[in-house]
Amino acid sequence: EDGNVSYWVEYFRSHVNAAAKYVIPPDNADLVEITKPGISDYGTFDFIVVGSGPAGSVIANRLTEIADWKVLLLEAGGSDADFNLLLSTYLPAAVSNISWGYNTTTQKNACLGMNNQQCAQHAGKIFGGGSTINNGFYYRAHESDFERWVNVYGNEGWSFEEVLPYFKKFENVHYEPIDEGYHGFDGPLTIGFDVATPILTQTLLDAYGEKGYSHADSNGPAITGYSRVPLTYISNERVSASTAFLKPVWNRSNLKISLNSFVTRVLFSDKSRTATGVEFIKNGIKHVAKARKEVILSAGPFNSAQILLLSGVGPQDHLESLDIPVIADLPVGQNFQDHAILYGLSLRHVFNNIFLFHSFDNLFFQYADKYVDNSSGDSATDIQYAVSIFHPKSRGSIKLKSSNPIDKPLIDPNLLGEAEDREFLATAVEWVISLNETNAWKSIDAQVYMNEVPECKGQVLSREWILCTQAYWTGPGNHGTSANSMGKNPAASVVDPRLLVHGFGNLRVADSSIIPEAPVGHMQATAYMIGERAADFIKETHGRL
Ligand SMILES: Cc1cc2nc3c(=O)[nH]c(=O)nc-3n(C[C@H](O)[C@H](O)[C@H](O)COP(=O)(O)OP(=O)(O)OC[C@H]3O[C@@H](n4cnc5c(N)ncnc54)[C@H](O)[C@@H]3O)c2cc1C
Repeated sequence: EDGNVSYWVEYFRSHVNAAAKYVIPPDNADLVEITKPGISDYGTFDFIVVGSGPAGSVIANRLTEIADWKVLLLEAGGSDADFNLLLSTYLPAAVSNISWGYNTTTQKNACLGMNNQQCAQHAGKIFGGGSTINNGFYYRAHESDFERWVNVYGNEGWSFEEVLPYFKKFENVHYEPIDEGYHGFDGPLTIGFDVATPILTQTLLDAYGEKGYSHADSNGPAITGYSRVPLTYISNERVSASTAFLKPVWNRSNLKISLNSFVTRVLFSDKSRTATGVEFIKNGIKHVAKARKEVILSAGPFNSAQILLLSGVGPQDHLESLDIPVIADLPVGQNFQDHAILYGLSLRHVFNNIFLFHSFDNLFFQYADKYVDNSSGDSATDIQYAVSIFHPKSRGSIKLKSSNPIDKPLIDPNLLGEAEDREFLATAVEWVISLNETNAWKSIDAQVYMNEVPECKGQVLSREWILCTQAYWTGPGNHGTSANSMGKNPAASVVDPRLLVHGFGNLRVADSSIIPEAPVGHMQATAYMIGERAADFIKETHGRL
């Protein structure tokens, strides 16, 4: 109804305005400020789960199915709100206090168009983690990715046949997929297509058809082709880890959820490799919570590594350089990856408004105006192409700046670090530009342009020019993986195939950071599956599966 739309329009606008004024804090001072001295005892639990993102939420839900297990879920962020129910709000959400406000370190081969060659590296700091602020795209890693987890990294138990039942367990697919056997239909996480059909959809499909591609199920066996985007969403509302997995079990007496609780380290029994609990700061007070059985870190792509490093688990030389006593020498942070995404391609049309969507048009374009390059001099509006490398060869790192949790971690995705990635991206750019030759594009007078930068000379759209220009327009995909990669070999990985930190009997990492190498797809689907898998490992370990 009209009244309703104007409410949401105003609501959205107020967040956009707030984002424009928001100053990203340089550190975690607000989280670590102590106003009351001393250490408070928060009690003893069977399990402590750190982080309420897709992985942590599933784990807390599944473990509390066992009535005599007491579980504490600690989340540094606060509660979610109406605004988070809107999809496509990630830009204003990311530039606000519900995101961690991280940047990359200075990049050499990407982010060149950004101040100090540093890009924003977003991550949700809120109930539900990344799933509360992300775009809601639902794409699983491909079965060939899981075969590599087993065959290249020695992770027995993670073949596609073994993980598929775990995806299906939580999925509730609300559309007719091409192959039903690949999907679940009665889990808590609803997945559907947007009810509105943007006016360009048919033209896009025609263009891809002319290039030889056909309709594919992006979560099915054969994913090469085109498809509309499956979204974690129902009745125009976002479905997140917190709405699907935590709010429905909120009243379980054996589940304690503590928000605004920033975990600063894992505690170990003297000199042994047994985790006894965690230390965290909440409302200006330092607390200790104890775990009888296990501590599970699900603090996401960057922060599970940060917590391990602060706790003395990580590369010996790095920890010693910061005077952190070493509990275990493991390659924490060393294999970090992210999908590189190029944002510099725009689809333009000579007639005004042709690319506008049916609803919320003014709203979105008022916001987009600040970011969209209309320098072509006409009144055209642009649609942006995002071109991503799903299997980058480049690996970066996550390190600490100091031993003090006030400091944000140093995140280096090393985007396009390897020549092979740079060449691969340039080839993808050439492919997108070749769409200009399709009849579909020509029929609506649309053209893909690559936004120019003064630093790159030479003939526009030559291979050399693309290689130069793409470095200015490429940034992280917000799909961080592998900082605590899973593998058999402790010299090259952090957790074993059952997600136990190598050498530790009761400390696990279970989130997107254990993925051994960046896979196809977007990352939330695989993070939910990791949560399901971890919960069963834990139940099995303690004889309750
Ligand atoms: C802006 C953005 C857009 C994205 N778009 C998509 C998309 O469309 N589709 C998709 O599949 N993926 C997308 N992603 C990625 C996806 O959301 C993440 O890969 C996914 O959320 C990772 O899940 P996780 O459980 O590993 O960690 P997270 O979701 O990051 O959850 C970790 C949680 O731990 C909490 N935490 C961290 N440190 C501490 C601490 N010290 N103490 C207590 N709590 C802590 C965090 O606040 C957070 O709530 C996007 C990500 C972002 C940031």
